[in-house]
Amino acid sequence: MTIPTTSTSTESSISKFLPNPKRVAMLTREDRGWMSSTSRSGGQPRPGVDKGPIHLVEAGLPDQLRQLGWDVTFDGHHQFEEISTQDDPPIGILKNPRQVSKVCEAVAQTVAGHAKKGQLPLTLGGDHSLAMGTISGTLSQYPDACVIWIDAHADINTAATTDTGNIHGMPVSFLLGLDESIPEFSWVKPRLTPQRIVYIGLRDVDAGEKKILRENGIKAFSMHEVDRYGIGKVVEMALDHVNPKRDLPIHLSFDVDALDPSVAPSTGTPVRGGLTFREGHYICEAIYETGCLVALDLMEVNPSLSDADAVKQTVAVGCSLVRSALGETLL
Ligand SMILES: NC(=[NH2+])NCCC[C@H](N)C(=O)O
Ligand SMILES: [Mn+2]
Ligand SMILES: [Mn+2]
Repeated sequence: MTIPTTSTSTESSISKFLPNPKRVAMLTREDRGWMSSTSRSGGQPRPGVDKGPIHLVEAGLPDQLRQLGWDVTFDGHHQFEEISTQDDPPIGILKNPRQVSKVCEAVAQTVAGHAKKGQLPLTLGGDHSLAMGTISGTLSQYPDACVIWIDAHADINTAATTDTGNIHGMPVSFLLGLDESIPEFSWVKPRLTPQRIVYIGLRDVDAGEKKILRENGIKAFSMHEVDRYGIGKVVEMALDHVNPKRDLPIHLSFDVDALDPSVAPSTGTPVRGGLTFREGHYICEAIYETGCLVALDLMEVNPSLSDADAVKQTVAVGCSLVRSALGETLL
């Protein structure tokens, strides 16, 4: 098996990171930092989201990916345990800022290390603040990568605009360098530009976030556009925006709450009116088809928020989204 060299130039082309290495490195999060057996939690307040990854793994995701032809390296669950959840008072209203920052920094290094080896890092969350780490890691290896962010939420609050202080509602602003007010997050290099991110699925965007999206000219396809144009056209328009020649590396960050709660009920901030099962899978399939995918996140599966059947359903959907993004086809 050949491992292609990693492109670090700004003119990275598809041929530089293809053929797709067919090696996937799975990272999951289950360290004390994200567990909430105490009153603490990570980027969001609802206990249990740290248990999402283990459910996805126990449902057989690693073997499912092997069956698709991937050579899966699985890092295990405990790699960030050393990060303490103690002594982390809020900064302003930001909750658990040091813990979230340290975990994300470690994730960034891990993701970068796998990308450097020509592996495709798959990160299972955990909450979506982790994308600060995963996308930082991707951009350090693929500086010209674009980000496709699938979510009910824009996750682009700054310390000044957040109402909740939950950092899972903020990762994009750190990645864009819109908030440089918190020294604890100064390790996040503003390597992302507003033209290189596109959203699909939005329907619960805070007033301050709408202003940020407008002022920075960030392209977003809300559920309104999904209804108007259909998902096929929306994905095409989204790719035309961030990756017009289909030659740039793609980081896909998928928050399971983009799906309608009837499809993926076990998540911390469900919002009705979301993507159908097929719309969610279509996005993943279409991005795989570009041949440009270099990193994938599946975030916000929270098995403790609903009954066993709902958990099973959500975990199954999470696994099948990942399979679709990594090459499973219907025929
Ligand atoms: N990754 C998520 N589920 N984010 C939800 C964010 C909700 C809200 N906008 C906030 O900032 O708190
Ligand atoms: Mn999110
Ligand atoms: Mn969300």
